[in-house]
Amino acid sequence: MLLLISPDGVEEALACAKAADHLDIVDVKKPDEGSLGANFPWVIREIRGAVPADKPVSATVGDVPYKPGTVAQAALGAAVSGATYIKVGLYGCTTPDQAIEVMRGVVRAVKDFRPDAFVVASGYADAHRIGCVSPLALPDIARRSGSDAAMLDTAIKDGTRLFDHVPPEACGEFVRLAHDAGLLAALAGSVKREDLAVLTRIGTDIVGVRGAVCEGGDRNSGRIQPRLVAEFRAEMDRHAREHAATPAAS
Ligand SMILES: O=C[C@H](O)COP(=O)(O)O
Repeated sequence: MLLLISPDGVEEALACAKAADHLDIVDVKKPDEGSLGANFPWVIREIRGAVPADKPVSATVGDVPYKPGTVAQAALGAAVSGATYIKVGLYGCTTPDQAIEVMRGVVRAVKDFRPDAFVVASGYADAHRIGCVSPLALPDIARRSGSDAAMLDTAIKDGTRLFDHVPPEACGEFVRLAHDAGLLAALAGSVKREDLAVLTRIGTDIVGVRGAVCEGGDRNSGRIQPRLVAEFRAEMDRHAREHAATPAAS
Protein backbone atom coordinates (compact mmCIF):
# COMPACT_ATOMS: atom_id res chain seq x y z
CA MET A 1 0.00 0.00 0.00
CA LEU A 2 1.31 3.43 -0.95
CA LEU A 3 1.14 6.34 1.47
CA LEU A 4 -0.10 9.68 0.12
CA ILE A 5 0.29 12.67 2.42
CA SER A 6 -1.47 15.99 1.82
CA PRO A 7 0.43 19.13 2.85
CA ASP A 8 -1.38 22.47 2.60
CA GLY A 9 1.58 24.45 1.31
CA VAL A 10 5.31 24.72 0.94
CA GLU A 11 6.12 24.71 4.65
CA GLU A 12 4.35 21.41 5.24
CA ALA A 13 5.80 20.00 2.02
CA LEU A 14 9.23 20.58 3.56
CA ALA A 15 8.10 18.50 6.54
CA CYS A 16 7.08 15.82 4.05
CA ALA A 17 10.49 16.09 2.39
CA LYS A 18 12.10 15.38 5.79
CA ALA A 19 9.95 12.25 6.02
CA ALA A 20 10.43 11.32 2.37
CA ASP A 21 11.74 7.85 3.23
CA HIS A 22 8.40 7.06 4.86
CA LEU A 23 5.93 8.26 2.23
CA ASP A 24 5.26 7.62 -1.46
CA ILE A 25 3.27 10.57 -2.85
CA VAL A 26 3.09 14.24 -1.80
CA ASP A 27 -0.40 15.53 -2.51
CA VAL A 28 -0.79 19.32 -2.77
CA LYS A 29 -4.12 20.67 -1.64
CA LYS A 30 -5.69 23.70 -0.01
CA PRO A 31 -7.89 22.35 2.78
CA ASP A 32 -9.52 25.70 3.44
CA GLU A 33 -11.07 25.48 -0.03
CA GLY A 34 -12.65 22.10 0.61
CA SER A 35 -11.82 18.47 1.12
CA LEU A 36 -10.04 18.35 -2.26
CA GLY A 37 -9.42 22.10 -2.45
CA ALA A 38 -7.03 23.16 -5.21
CA ASN A 39 -3.88 25.13 -4.44
CA PHE A 40 -2.18 27.76 -6.59
CA PRO A 41 -0.03 26.67 -9.56
CA TRP A 42 3.05 28.37 -8.11
CA VAL A 43 2.61 26.42 -4.87
CA ILE A 44 2.51 23.14 -6.79
CA ARG A 45 5.63 24.20 -8.68
CA GLU A 46 7.49 25.18 -5.51
CA ILE A 47 6.52 21.94 -3.79
CA ARG A 48 7.71 19.96 -6.82
CA GLY A 49 11.06 21.65 -6.35
CA ALA A 50 11.14 20.99 -2.61
CA VAL A 51 10.29 17.28 -2.64
CA PRO A 52 12.86 14.64 -3.69
CA ALA A 53 12.63 14.02 -7.43
CA ASP A 54 11.79 10.34 -6.97
CA LYS A 55 8.60 11.18 -5.05
CA PRO A 56 5.65 11.97 -7.28
CA VAL A 57 3.74 15.15 -6.58
CA SER A 58 -0.02 14.93 -6.75
CA ALA A 59 -2.34 17.91 -6.95
CA THR A 60 -6.04 18.14 -6.27
CA VAL A 61 -8.01 20.07 -8.87
CA GLY A 62 -10.73 20.90 -6.37
CA ASP A 63 -14.19 19.84 -5.30
CA VAL A 64 -15.24 20.47 -8.85
CA PRO A 65 -18.57 21.52 -10.39
CA TYR A 66 -20.19 19.80 -13.34
CA LYS A 67 -18.33 22.01 -15.79
CA PRO A 68 -16.21 19.74 -17.98
CA GLY A 69 -14.34 22.48 -19.85
CA THR A 70 -13.47 24.42 -16.72
CA VAL A 71 -12.27 21.31 -14.93
CA ALA A 72 -10.20 20.04 -17.90
CA GLN A 73 -8.42 23.38 -18.08
CA ALA A 74 -7.75 23.38 -14.33
CA ALA A 75 -6.42 19.83 -14.49
CA LEU A 76 -4.00 20.82 -17.25
CA GLY A 77 -2.87 23.70 -15.04
CA ALA A 78 -1.98 21.24 -12.28
CA ALA A 79 -0.03 19.07 -14.71
CA VAL A 80 1.83 22.03 -16.24
CA SER A 81 2.77 23.09 -12.71
CA GLY A 82 4.58 19.80 -12.11
CA ALA A 83 2.02 17.40 -10.66
CA THR A 84 2.06 13.91 -12.13
CA TYR A 85 -0.92 12.66 -10.11
CA ILE A 86 -4.03 14.68 -10.89
CA LYS A 87 -6.92 14.19 -8.44
CA VAL A 88 -10.40 15.43 -9.20
CA GLY A 89 -13.18 15.55 -6.60
CA LEU A 90 -16.45 15.01 -8.44
CA TYR A 91 -18.42 17.12 -5.98
CA GLY A 92 -20.88 18.71 -8.41
CA CYS A 93 -21.63 15.59 -10.47
CA THR A 94 -24.96 14.10 -9.57
CA THR A 95 -24.99 11.26 -12.13
CA PRO A 96 -22.34 8.84 -13.40
CA ASP A 97 -22.74 10.26 -16.93
CA GLN A 98 -21.86 13.74 -15.70
CA ALA A 99 -18.86 12.39 -13.81
CA ILE A 100 -17.64 10.43 -16.84
CA GLU A 101 -17.93 13.53 -19.03
CA VAL A 102 -15.87 15.57 -16.57
CA MET A 103 -13.22 12.89 -16.17
CA ARG A 104 -12.92 12.26 -19.94
CA GLY A 105 -12.07 15.93 -20.38
CA VAL A 106 -9.50 15.74 -17.60
CA VAL A 107 -7.89 12.58 -18.98
CA ARG A 108 -7.58 14.08 -22.44
CA ALA A 109 -6.27 17.46 -21.25
CA VAL A 110 -3.70 15.90 -18.94
CA LYS A 111 -2.52 12.99 -21.07
CA ASP A 112 -2.20 15.07 -24.25
CA PHE A 113 0.29 17.12 -22.26
CA ARG A 114 1.90 14.32 -20.31
CA PRO A 115 0.99 10.76 -21.35
CA ASP A 116 2.50 9.19 -18.23
CA ALA A 117 0.47 11.34 -15.83
CA PHE A 118 -1.79 9.45 -13.44
CA VAL A 119 -5.40 10.57 -13.24
CA VAL A 120 -7.48 9.88 -10.14
CA ALA A 121 -11.27 10.13 -10.18
CA SER A 122 -12.36 10.85 -6.63
CA GLY A 123 -15.79 10.57 -5.11
CA TYR A 124 -16.89 10.99 -1.54
CA ALA A 125 -17.68 8.39 1.07
CA ASP A 126 -20.32 10.78 2.45
CA ALA A 127 -21.85 11.46 -0.97
CA HIS A 128 -25.28 11.09 0.60
CA ARG A 129 -24.63 14.31 2.55
CA ILE A 130 -23.80 16.40 -0.52
CA GLY A 131 -25.86 14.74 -3.25
CA CYS A 132 -23.08 13.64 -5.61
CA VAL A 133 -22.43 10.29 -7.30
CA SER A 134 -22.43 7.32 -4.95
CA PRO A 135 -19.15 5.78 -3.78
CA LEU A 136 -19.52 2.43 -5.52
CA ALA A 137 -20.10 4.17 -8.87
CA LEU A 138 -16.54 5.52 -8.88
CA PRO A 139 -14.66 2.50 -10.26
CA ASP A 140 -16.91 2.37 -13.33
CA ILE A 141 -16.68 6.15 -13.78
CA ALA A 142 -12.89 5.91 -13.61
CA ARG A 143 -12.77 2.98 -16.05
CA ARG A 144 -15.11 4.49 -18.62
CA SER A 145 -13.29 7.82 -18.59
CA GLY A 146 -9.81 6.34 -18.99
CA SER A 147 -8.69 7.38 -15.50
CA ASP A 148 -6.03 5.37 -13.68
CA ALA A 149 -7.46 5.17 -10.19
CA ALA A 150 -10.73 5.45 -8.29
CA MET A 151 -10.64 7.15 -4.93
CA LEU A 152 -12.89 7.94 -2.00
CA ASP A 153 -12.39 10.71 0.55
CA THR A 154 -14.85 12.41 2.88
CA ALA A 155 -16.39 15.68 1.69
CA ILE A 156 -17.26 17.09 5.09
CA LYS A 157 -14.40 17.00 7.56
CA ASP A 158 -16.43 17.01 10.75
CA GLY A 159 -14.71 14.18 12.57
CA THR A 160 -16.64 11.42 10.84
CA ARG A 161 -14.44 8.97 9.00
CA LEU A 162 -14.35 6.82 5.90
CA PHE A 163 -15.77 3.75 7.62
CA ASP A 164 -18.58 5.77 9.24
CA HIS A 165 -20.01 6.29 5.77
CA VAL A 166 -18.73 3.32 3.77
CA PRO A 167 -18.28 0.34 6.08
CA PRO A 168 -15.27 -1.93 5.64
CA GLU A 169 -17.14 -4.53 3.59
CA ALA A 170 -18.36 -1.86 1.15
CA CYS A 171 -14.83 -0.45 0.95
CA GLY A 172 -13.72 -4.00 0.11
CA GLU A 173 -16.27 -4.05 -2.69
CA PHE A 174 -14.96 -0.68 -3.92
CA VAL A 175 -11.43 -2.09 -4.08
CA ARG A 176 -12.63 -5.25 -5.87
CA LEU A 177 -14.54 -3.21 -8.46
CA ALA A 178 -11.52 -0.99 -9.06
CA HIS A 179 -9.20 -3.96 -9.47
CA ASP A 180 -11.63 -5.75 -11.80
CA ALA A 181 -11.56 -2.60 -13.93
CA GLY A 182 -7.76 -2.62 -13.99
CA LEU A 183 -7.50 0.45 -11.74
CA LEU A 184 -5.79 1.32 -8.50
CA ALA A 185 -8.04 1.88 -5.49
CA ALA A 186 -7.31 4.82 -3.19
CA LEU A 187 -9.04 5.43 0.13
CA ALA A 188 -8.99 8.40 2.50
CA GLY A 189 -11.23 10.21 4.96
CA SER A 190 -9.83 10.95 8.41
CA VAL A 191 -8.11 7.57 8.30
CA LYS A 192 -6.32 6.68 11.52
CA ARG A 193 -3.73 4.09 12.40
CA GLU A 194 -6.41 1.76 13.75
CA ASP A 195 -7.98 1.61 10.26
CA LEU A 196 -4.84 0.21 8.68
CA ALA A 197 -5.58 -3.44 9.44
CA VAL A 198 -8.80 -3.28 7.43
CA LEU A 199 -7.33 -1.16 4.65
CA THR A 200 -4.50 -3.66 4.28
CA ARG A 201 -6.82 -6.69 4.40
CA ILE A 202 -9.11 -5.39 1.64
CA GLY A 203 -6.17 -4.69 -0.69
CA THR A 204 -6.18 -0.88 -0.79
CA ASP A 205 -3.47 0.40 -3.14
CA ILE A 206 -3.13 3.97 -1.85
CA VAL A 207 -4.11 5.39 1.53
CA GLY A 208 -4.46 9.19 1.70
CA VAL A 209 -3.83 10.92 5.00
CA ARG A 210 -3.58 14.37 6.50
CA GLY A 211 -5.12 14.68 9.98
CA ALA A 212 -3.48 11.54 11.33
CA VAL A 213 0.00 12.91 10.65
CA CYS A 214 -0.73 16.45 11.92
CA GLU A 215 0.08 17.55 15.45
CA GLY A 216 -2.81 16.66 17.75
CA GLY A 217 -4.52 14.79 14.90
CA ASP A 218 -5.94 18.15 13.80
CA ARG A 219 -5.92 18.63 10.02
CA ASN A 220 -6.77 22.34 10.35
CA SER A 221 -4.74 23.82 13.18
CA GLY A 222 -2.09 21.06 13.47
CA ARG A 223 0.92 20.89 11.19
CA ILE A 224 2.31 17.79 9.49
CA GLN A 225 5.01 16.22 11.66
CA PRO A 226 7.74 14.07 10.08
CA ARG A 227 7.75 11.93 13.24
CA LEU A 228 4.04 11.14 12.83
CA VAL A 229 4.55 10.28 9.16
CA ALA A 230 7.29 7.84 10.16
CA GLU A 231 5.10 6.29 12.88
CA PHE A 232 2.15 5.96 10.51
CA ARG A 233 4.39 4.28 7.95
CA ALA A 234 5.79 1.90 10.54
CA GLU A 235 2.25 0.85 11.40
CA MET A 236 1.45 0.32 7.70
CA ASP A 237 4.54 -1.84 7.33
CA ARG A 238 3.63 -3.85 10.42
CA HIS A 239 0.17 -4.60 9.02
CA ALA A 240 1.62 -5.47 5.62
CA ARG A 241 3.98 -7.98 7.26
CA GLU A 242 1.22 -9.51 9.39
CA HIS A 243 -1.11 -9.74 6.39
CA ALA A 244 1.58 -11.42 4.29
CA ALA A 245 2.10 -13.98 7.06
CA THR A 246 -1.63 -14.76 7.36
CA PRO A 247 -2.72 -17.81 5.36
CA ALA A 248 -5.31 -16.83 2.73
CA ALA A 249 -8.87 -17.90 3.60
CA SER A 250 -10.03 -20.75 1.37
O1 LIG B 1 -6.15 12.79 0.33
C1 LIG B 1 -6.15 12.68 1.56
C2 LIG B 1 -6.77 13.67 2.45
O2 LIG B 1 -6.02 14.82 2.55
C3 LIG B 1 -7.15 13.09 3.74
O3 LIG B 1 -7.19 14.05 4.77
P1 LIG B 1 -7.66 13.56 6.21
O4 LIG B 1 -6.85 12.35 6.57
O5 LIG B 1 -7.39 14.71 7.12
O6 LIG B 1 -9.12 13.26 6.07
